[in-house]
Amino acid sequence: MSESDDKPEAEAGTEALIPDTPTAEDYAKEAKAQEAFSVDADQGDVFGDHEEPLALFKEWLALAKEHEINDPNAMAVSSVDAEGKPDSRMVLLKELDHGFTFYTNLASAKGEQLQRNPNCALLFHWKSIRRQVRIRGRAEVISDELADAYFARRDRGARIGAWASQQSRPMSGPDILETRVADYEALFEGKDVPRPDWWKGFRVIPETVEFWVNRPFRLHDRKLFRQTDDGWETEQLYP
Ligand SMILES: Cc1cc2nc3c(=O)[nH]c(=O)nc-3n(C[C@H](O)[C@H](O)[C@H](O)COP(=O)(O)O)c2cc1C
Ligand SMILES: Cc1ncc(COP(=O)(O)O)c(CN)c1O
Repeated sequence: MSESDDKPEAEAGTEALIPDTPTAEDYAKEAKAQEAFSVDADQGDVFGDHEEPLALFKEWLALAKEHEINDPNAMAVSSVDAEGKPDSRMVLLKELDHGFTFYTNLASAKGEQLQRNPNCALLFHWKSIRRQVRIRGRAEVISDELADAYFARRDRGARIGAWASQQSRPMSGPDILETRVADYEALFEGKDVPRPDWWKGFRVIPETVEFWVNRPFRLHDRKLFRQTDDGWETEQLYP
């Protein structure tokens, strides 16, 4: 019996959808097809000697921007609800200073969860360069000034959309969103569209940042930065 015969019978139809674990031949083939990013040796020194994680993050984001087909700044944000149950969704990173800022509706599920419990995690996964960055930390609501400045840069359509969408709440009918968009277009006709009070940003202040790069046979490289009273300490982790 060959090893692959040991596989439990797949749920009907899923076998064609979910790729099998790679063999040595698969890695060799991939190394050819995807030269730069298939193995760590090809990627060179991916961690550098940064003393804090944000500089390294910027390098990786710049590389992702060159290679991703869209939204290199997309990240999952995980929060917990009032019962302590985790919840995740994608958002777009919009500012990078001493934290990671994204914009959203404060009355959305994530908005309420993060205001109740700021402990959260962010996750970037860039398929094109086979890298992952995990961030754990605490979210703070950004200032009105910062939120105003970003809101003003958004297209008028997106600013109207922010007023029209009661993000995460049930919609009572199929045309209700279009109707609300039309109502707000009429309301703001000929005027600037101000930022709604509840449309703001969260800045996630990192406590740990882990950088991960793919290697063959799942022998990946991981480097963890941990914030301490005296700055950042680092360690390598088993894959
Ligand atoms: C790639 C991507 C980027 C997104 N960016 C944002 C964002 O920056 N802000 C936001 O409020 N929702 C964004 N969304 C929508 C959220 O994933 C989510 O559907 C919405 O915010 C409601 O989430 P909640 O009910 O957990 O609050 C994005 C979705 C995707 C797939
Ligand atoms: C609902 C929502 N709000 C905000 C954003 C942030 O991006 P932008 O400001 O570019 O619209 C997104 C991006 N997908 C979004 O879907």
